[in-house]
Amino acid sequence: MKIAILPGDGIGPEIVAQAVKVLNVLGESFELETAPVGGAGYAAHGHPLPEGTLALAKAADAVLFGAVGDYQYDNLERQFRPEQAILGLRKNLGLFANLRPAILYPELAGASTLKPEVVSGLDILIIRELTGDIYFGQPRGVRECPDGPFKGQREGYDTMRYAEGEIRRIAHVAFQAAQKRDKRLTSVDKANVLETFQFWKDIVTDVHQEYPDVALDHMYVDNAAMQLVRAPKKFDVMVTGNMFGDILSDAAAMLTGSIGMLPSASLDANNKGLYEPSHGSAPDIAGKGIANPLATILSAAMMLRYSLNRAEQAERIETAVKSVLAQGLRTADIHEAGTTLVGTEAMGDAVVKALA
Ligand SMILES: NC(=O)c1ccc[n+]([C@@H]2O[C@H](COP(=O)([O-])OP(=O)(O)OC[C@H]3O[C@@H](n4cnc5c(N)ncnc54)[C@H](O)[C@@H]3O)[C@@H](O)[C@H]2O)c1
Ligand SMILES: CC(C)[C@H](C(=O)O)[C@@H](O)C(=O)O
Ligand SMILES: [Mg+2]
Repeated sequence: MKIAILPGDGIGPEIVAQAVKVLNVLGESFELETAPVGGAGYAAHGHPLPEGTLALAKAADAVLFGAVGDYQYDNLERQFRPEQAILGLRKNLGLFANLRPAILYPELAGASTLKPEVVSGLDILIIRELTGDIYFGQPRGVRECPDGPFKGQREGYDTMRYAEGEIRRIAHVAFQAAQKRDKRLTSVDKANVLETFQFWKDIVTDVHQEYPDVALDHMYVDNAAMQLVRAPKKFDVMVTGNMFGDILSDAAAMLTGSIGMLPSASLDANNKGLYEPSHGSAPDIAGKGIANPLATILSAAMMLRYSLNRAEQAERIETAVKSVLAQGLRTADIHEAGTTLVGTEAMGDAVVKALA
């Protein structure tokens, strides 16, 4: 089985190296092939998603992705910016279903900025639609404002849109995920203001008829953001659009102690997928050897479970991660008094050791 390894920028190469170490000691005969992406793709081939990288990702059985983005590329024309690489991969590979599980490991209850009693035992799943919404809607751009008090000035605009089929397929993913868990689904929308999300709500409600065993409720996104920090354990599965899901999953990350703990799977209709931590390239800490590699290692575990049919290996990795946390090892982002501060490599090595 072939795995495309796309480390990307910033802390991407540092954290992906740890996940690769873990994959290499599982005793499987995976073929790993690495290619540049993001700013690294632009530097090597003049494009954030070089043709060869896209071809590799398409040919592979799964993709392990680090992160893309660097301040030095922020002024490039948009099509050349590193972030276009991950958006292009999602679109080209049809990865419409993004699963972001927010689980609080008991040892990290004190690392969360929320009170331990609010987050202990947390286990929620955010399902984010990943190839539609205002992220991809056309038209978009900067033009002359056609009317109103600012007529004649320049205005920026984007288009929020969701086709019925796009909503139906992500709703099915969400109801089926809920069936395997506590059978509760919260659909997050902004139906009180946006046509797109009234339509979203109507379609999710319609799909619900096929899943009578799942309890569905609807929540406005602003309230959902508030409830996530007020009483996050009340949620089981949340499903929402691309932009709301981006924001809510970063908020949920802090419930787990750090954004360095939140893995993700981005899946197509046949469970082919790309696996990446939910965080970015963290240019502020890149090259310092202090980034938390656990979200990436846990993303590799999700890859084994969802795309490579190796659930037992996924569990081995998850157990190894629990074991290093139980040993008291912590990177800086989750460090507390009484625990042992380690760097990125030492954390990766500890997971490898715990697998033995
Ligand atoms: N999927 C992706 O590739 C992806 C996701 C988000 C952001 N980005 C890009 O990353 C760049 C930086 O964005 P940002 O600063 O808004 O978000 P970020 O997630 O990179 O960083 C936010 C904060 O979290 C910290 N952090 C992130 N990951 C960490 C880890 N593993 N261990 C310890 N601390 C960690 C960072 O140091 C920073 O303080 C931008 O170019 C952005 O577009 C890429
Ligand atoms: C880098 C960016 C395009 C990306 C997104 O907005 O989807 C990131 O924030 C994420 O959450 O994966
Ligand atoms: Mg994000």
